[in-house]
Amino acid sequence: MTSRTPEQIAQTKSQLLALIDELAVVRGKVTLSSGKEADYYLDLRRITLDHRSAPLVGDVMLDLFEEHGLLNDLDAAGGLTMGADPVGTAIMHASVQRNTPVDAFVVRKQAKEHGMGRRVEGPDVKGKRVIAVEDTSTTGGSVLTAVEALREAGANVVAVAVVMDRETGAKERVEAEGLPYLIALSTADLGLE
Ligand SMILES: O=P(O)(O)OC[C@H]1O[C@H](OP(=O)(O)OP(=O)(O)O)[C@H](O)[C@@H]1O
Ligand SMILES: O=C(O)c1cc(=O)[nH]c(=O)[nH]1
Repeated sequence: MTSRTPEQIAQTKSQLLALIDELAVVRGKVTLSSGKEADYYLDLRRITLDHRSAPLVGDVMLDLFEEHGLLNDLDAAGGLTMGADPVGTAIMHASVQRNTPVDAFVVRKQAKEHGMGRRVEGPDVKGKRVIAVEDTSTTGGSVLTAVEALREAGANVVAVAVVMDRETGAKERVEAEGLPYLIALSTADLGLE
């Protein structure tokens, strides 16, 4: 268990939100991963790969897991490459700082065709309690691809967790698969629709 106070938790969240607003919101017509069009883009790689915000991402996600009672017996977190990759490693590094170690993994879009031929890279997830994470979700299609690959690899997926949800159907799709959908921040927190 950690001893983060509600004030610390709220402060980390608001610092991360301010950095997302400043660095990651790109306004204008854009085509999304799903092929849909949108009026803005969240380039969260500008957050998860920035030395100021990456540690905040780890803390905010661990606070979220703890709030939902999922941190104590969690083995690993990660998701579909590549947006989820630095989220998984931020969680791993922050977990070591808190003395609640969590491994990371990367789900490849396709299994590697040489070497070990693995789809899920990192310490073996078979029989492990894992959370599938995302930087952002729109339809939830990417994170559900990760969930499917994790289940095929024998992992026990206990939840999906997203740094910033766009409120465009991912929650409903993930919950329809029987998984809790946890969000740290939402585009509504930025006044985006
Ligand atoms: O909920 P969805 O509709 O699946 O959209 C969200 C996905 O889109 C982005 O990744 P992208 O597909 O652009 O690929 P990348 O991570 O390889 O850059 C983002 O990192 C999520 O993975
Ligand atoms: O749906 C997507 O592809 C998407 C939306 C968004 O805001 N940010 C992102 O990285 N991907």
